[in-house]
Amino acid sequence: MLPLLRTKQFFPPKKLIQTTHFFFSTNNHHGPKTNHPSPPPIQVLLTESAGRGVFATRKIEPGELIHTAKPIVSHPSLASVDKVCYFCLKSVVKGSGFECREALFCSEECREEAKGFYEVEKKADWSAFVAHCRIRGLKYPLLAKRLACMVISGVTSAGSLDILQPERLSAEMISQMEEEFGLLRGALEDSGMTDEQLAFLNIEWYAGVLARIRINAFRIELAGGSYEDLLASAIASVESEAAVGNAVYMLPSFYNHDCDPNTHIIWLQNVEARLKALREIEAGEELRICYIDASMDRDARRNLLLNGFGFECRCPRCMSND
Ligand SMILES: C[S@@+](CC[C@H](N)C(=O)[O-])C[C@H]1O[C@@H](n2cnc3c(N)ncnc32)[C@H](O)[C@@H]1O
Repeated sequence: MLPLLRTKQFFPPKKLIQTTHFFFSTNNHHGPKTNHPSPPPIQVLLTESAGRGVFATRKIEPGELIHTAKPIVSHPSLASVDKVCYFCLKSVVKGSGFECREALFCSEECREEAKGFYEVEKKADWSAFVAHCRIRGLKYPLLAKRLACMVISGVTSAGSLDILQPERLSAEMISQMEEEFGLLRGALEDSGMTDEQLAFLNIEWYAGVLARIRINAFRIELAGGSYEDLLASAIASVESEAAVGNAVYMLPSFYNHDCDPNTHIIWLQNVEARLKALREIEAGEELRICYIDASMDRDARRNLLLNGFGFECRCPRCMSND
């Protein structure tokens, strides 16, 4: 969804309260020429009214690629699972990828990268868990399932999402998760995993992971890099199947929402996210992306943000009644 571009805004530089360092890749070329890429021109600080946020450490030019980010965890949507790479979500023309018995990979490299979680995942029978998700239209449990397999294989820790903001879950929401949690744990137990391997996998872990995924997951729509990709994504958007999957990232999760954003997040051919400046951004200004379709009117935007994302938007555009 394209954000609605409006007049340029200036934000007063904020007092630096807390700085957090993260690992991510960057393609910006403003630093001295060394073998190491220069860090992106941003830092994570506390905002006045929206928790943590991302701030510019120097002036950023319109159109500048601020940084790229690889996901902590990602998963194709159930509708795309036989069309995109099981690891990087790149479109795969059938027969051209490295097709295994169950999963499709676009390259040997992706198959290698997926080895950790996939070795665990393919030992289990996921039919009941997947059917449960398919019938209820659930997409986030698939991310939790992949994360659980990653933890078991040792490629990530059980607390890898802990730093992200969680949604406040009601007792009713947690009890609704119990069935899918039981199917997830049951599939892994039946595949021969030991109690020791599954020690982290309890309902508290599952609910904590889901609470973070629900606030921080991005729906991945590929913009494509070729004419064929553009055509495929145009057809998919007409058929409302534009999303190829979902993913959770570390740094992009700290970007707050604005109905008149100065930054946008895009995906070209795969799950690697690209954060780009939509206009000139001053040093000290907060970088914000738009979580929704900014062309909607104020009431519609605010309702969607409250009911779909759980917060009352306090962006300058909403505050000015626009
Ligand atoms: C993806 S997180 C963004 C990072 C978050 N501020 C943090 O501290 O981790 C989304 C959450 O940030 C807050 N937020 C983001 N944009 C906001 C806005 N425009 N107005 C008020 N709160 C906002 C809400 O609490 C929302 O649930």
